[in-house]
Amino acid sequence: MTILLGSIADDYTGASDLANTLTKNGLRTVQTVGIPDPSLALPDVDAVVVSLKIRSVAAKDAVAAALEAESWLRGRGAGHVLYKICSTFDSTDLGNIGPVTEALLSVSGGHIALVTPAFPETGRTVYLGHLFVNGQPLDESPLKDHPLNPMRDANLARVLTRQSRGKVGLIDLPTVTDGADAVRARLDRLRAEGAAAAIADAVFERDLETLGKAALEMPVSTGASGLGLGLARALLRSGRASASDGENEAIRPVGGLAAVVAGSCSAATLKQLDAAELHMPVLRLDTEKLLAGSDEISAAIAWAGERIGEGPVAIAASAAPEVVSRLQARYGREASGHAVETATAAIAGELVERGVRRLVVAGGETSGATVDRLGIPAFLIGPEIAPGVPLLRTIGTGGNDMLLTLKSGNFGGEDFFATALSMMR
Ligand SMILES: Nc1ncnc2c1ncn2[C@@H]1O[C@H](COP(=O)(O)OP(=O)(O)O)[C@@H](O)[C@H]1O
Ligand SMILES: O=C(O)[C@@H](O)C(=O)COP(=O)(O)O
Repeated sequence: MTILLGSIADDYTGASDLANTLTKNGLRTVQTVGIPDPSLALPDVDAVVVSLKIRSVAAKDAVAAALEAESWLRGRGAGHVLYKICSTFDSTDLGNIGPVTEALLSVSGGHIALVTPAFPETGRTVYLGHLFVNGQPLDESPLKDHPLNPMRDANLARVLTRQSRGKVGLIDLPTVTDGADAVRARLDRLRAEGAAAAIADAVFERDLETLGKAALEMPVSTGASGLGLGLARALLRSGRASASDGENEAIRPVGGLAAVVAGSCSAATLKQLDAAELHMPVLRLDTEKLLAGSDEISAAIAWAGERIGEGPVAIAASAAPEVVSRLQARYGREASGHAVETATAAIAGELVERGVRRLVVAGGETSGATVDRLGIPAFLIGPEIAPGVPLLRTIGTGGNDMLLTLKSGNFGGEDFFATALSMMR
């Protein structure tokens, strides 16, 4: 298999979001979970998105894992590697967007990386280096209260500088509007001035097409699905890939029971859970008890066992910012996040043992913990359920295929869970 575009995603929902965008834009794409075992038969594809769970780990671990994935992707022909980050730039001052981007540059002979989280289809735009989420500056959006990486600064050049060794420049909207040659010239100038990364403005898809064209000529770039769109369209226009309609093996029914497991505390997920209560049983976990070591997991499985024969059920750790803060004050931010992820993944694992074959998971870290627990090696990309969220079918699960949906916390409309479950048969 020779691939044209490689991507390393810093979480699993982000990987499926990017794989969805690449598929929609004509590239045959597969999503792997980590570096696949050589025995795993992957389909013939144009793009591979390697899902890693490195958004919230120590920077040195994130760098080591990303470099291993980079080497695997280059070994299969990838001429360009996109480091897929969150469209809301989820990270802390300790990393990992800066350290991973710089490490990928240093092994690939690149000198400067174009960086943009813009993804207009989901309301993420960048202007003068500032990120807006559905029209609100990042630091005024619900992301200011993210449990693991509260985003309190909308100025991305500043955010990235705090986590980088090199300087960070700006490719402003007027330059992007002038086209790919102007972007290249700006990148050259910034590089000559000693910058290792440049935040690129983008408000419309046409801006991302320009950025994709410029980025494709460099070995590495960093961005969200919007940049993936630009790279995919640039590959097709260059004639290096030919459009595939992505006809889909992924949607074949699998039957079995269906469930939702949620660990995202994002505003969109909280609304979706409220809406789900109108049409399916929803269990809200008591996370204080969960962390205090009481038998909340067995109780949740027993609760599900009494209902799931009648139709899908949902189990959620998700809670409002004040509840999350209380738990964090007691156990620490990372420890409580990790403990809740482990518990939600254990619940998902038990549900699958009891016959669930169609599973919706809400939350990036939550999805990572769950997919790892289930030992799924890779996914085929099915139809889009909502912008940024495709239906996924497992590969390499020994004929015991499952349908999954890994929903980024902030994606999807209020009726997302009902819509997803109706598409998963
Ligand atoms: N009630 C809670 N209290 C504290 N942390 C929680 C709670 N519920 C979920 N979490 C944690 O919050 C984090 C949410 O992150 P994630 O799953 O990536 O969601 P998102 O996609 O919204 O970013 C996870 O680490 C999860 O375990
Ligand atoms: O780019 C995005 O917004 C998503 O693909 C993504 O990475 C979201 O991460 P989570 O909200 O942690 O799921």
